[in-house]
Parts: sequence; C-alpha cells; structure tokens
Amino acid sequence: MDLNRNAFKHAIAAGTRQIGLWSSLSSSTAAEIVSDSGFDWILFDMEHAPNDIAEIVALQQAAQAGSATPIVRPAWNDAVLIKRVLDSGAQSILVPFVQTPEEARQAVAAAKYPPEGIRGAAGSARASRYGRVSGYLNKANAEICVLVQIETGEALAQIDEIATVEGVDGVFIGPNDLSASMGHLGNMGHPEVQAAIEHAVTRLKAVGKPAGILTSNHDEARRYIDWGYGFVAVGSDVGLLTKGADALAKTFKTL
Ligand SMILES: O=C(O)C(=O)C[C@H](O)[C@@H](O)CO
Repeated sequence: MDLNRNAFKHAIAAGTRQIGLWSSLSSSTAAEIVSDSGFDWILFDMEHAPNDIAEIVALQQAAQAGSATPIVRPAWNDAVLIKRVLDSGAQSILVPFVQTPEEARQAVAAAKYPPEGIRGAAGSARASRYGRVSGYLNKANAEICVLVQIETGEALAQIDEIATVEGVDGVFIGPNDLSASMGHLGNMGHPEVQAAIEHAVTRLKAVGKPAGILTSNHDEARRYIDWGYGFVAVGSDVGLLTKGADALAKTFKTL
C-alpha cells in the first residue's frame, strides 16, 4: 500500500490557494457532511474543542472520502501530543502558540522521525494504514506538513526567524489571540490588529513562506486573500450551525 500524498502540503508549497473550514463541533457526521462541500482543508481542533485522540481518529475517518485534507491542531506544542496526532493518521498539524524559533524547531522535531526529528516509531498505527504502507517509517517525513501558529505580538516580532526554521511548511496567524495580546481582546477588526495581520503576511511573502489565517467575516476573508494569505479558513462548522439555526428559528418565531 502506498503512502497518501499530502495534497494540502504540496498545494501551499506551489502557491495554490487553499480555502478551509474550521471544525470544532466534534461530530463525525458534521465532519462527513462538510468534508464533501468542496473545501480544500478542514481543521480539527483539539485546543478549544472537546476532541481527544479517539475523536480525532473518528473525525478523520468521517472526512476520508471528502475533498478536504484534514489538519489537526493539537492542544499544545508538545511532542507526545504531536506524536499521537500523527499516529492517528494526520499528515498536517497546526501547532499553537509558537513564540520563538526554538519552539518552532521543537514542533518540527516532534513531527519528524530521526534523523530529522524525535517522533517515536510505531509499527502499526493508523498513520501507516496499520502497518500496510510499505516503508512508512522512511517515507513519512516527506508528506508531513508542519504549520506553526503565531498568536502574540512577541511572536510576531520574530516572524522571519520562526518562519524560516527548517521544516516549517507554513505560518498561521491566530487573530483572536493576537488581538488579545495587543490589548484588543475580541476586537480583531481593530486597525492595529489589522495592520499586524497585514504586516505578518508581508513578512511571510518576503521570506517565501505560505501564510494562513481564520475568519468567519467574508469581507475580512477577501481582504486577507488579497493581502496574500494562501490558506484561509473562511468559517466554522459551529458558526454555520448557529447562524443557520438562529436564522431559521427567527424566521418562524416572529410570524
Ligand atoms: O487565535 C486564534 O484566532 C485562534 O487560535 C483560533 C481560535 O482558537 C478560535 O477562533 C477557534 O475556535
């Protein structure tokens, strides 16, 4: 059996825009539904959603037939968590709260087998189709995609150094936490935050590293794409459900 090609990794490296959906519902059925919507990627979140490894396995199984490449965000930049996420079959990870080049190096090391990293070798995890992918241990590193998340002003000040760490495939800006760290909690549209988000992508373009971001505001999403963000989550499964359900209830409750 062959190793899966990581379509997302190769697409961002080639500069092909990737439109994604953020998934926090922790529902395999919802994941199955939205993974067929035509998105390029779907982010399964372990940081702010009630997902542990068993849920992450089920979510990826549900999304397997769809068009969207799963990306998993472990709850923290932790080698054990990252190993478990990769063993679950994820080939792309978004590592939160990377503050320094050293932390970026730790994230990359956790995601790669030796000699490039320190990932522990499992003989028959889901990642290797339970041992059926021939030569998995020697091939896996090439298809792993490490995205690091910058979400504070301190990290932004070192964005060039973080982005150019060997093995970092892309940098994702976390607008919520970035705005909080800049003294504008919950106000991602604040001009200072927007300027920081624009500055970030300018720097990432300068060093040749793909940039990602998340927003459910369509105007913001278009602006971020215009600025050069290459992988953009344009909404979330929670947002789609709450907005749709609220609008439907309102339509009939006001009759
Ligand atoms: O800082 C951010 O923005 C993020 O990290 C995304 C958030 O965690 C959140 O919007 C996900 O529901």
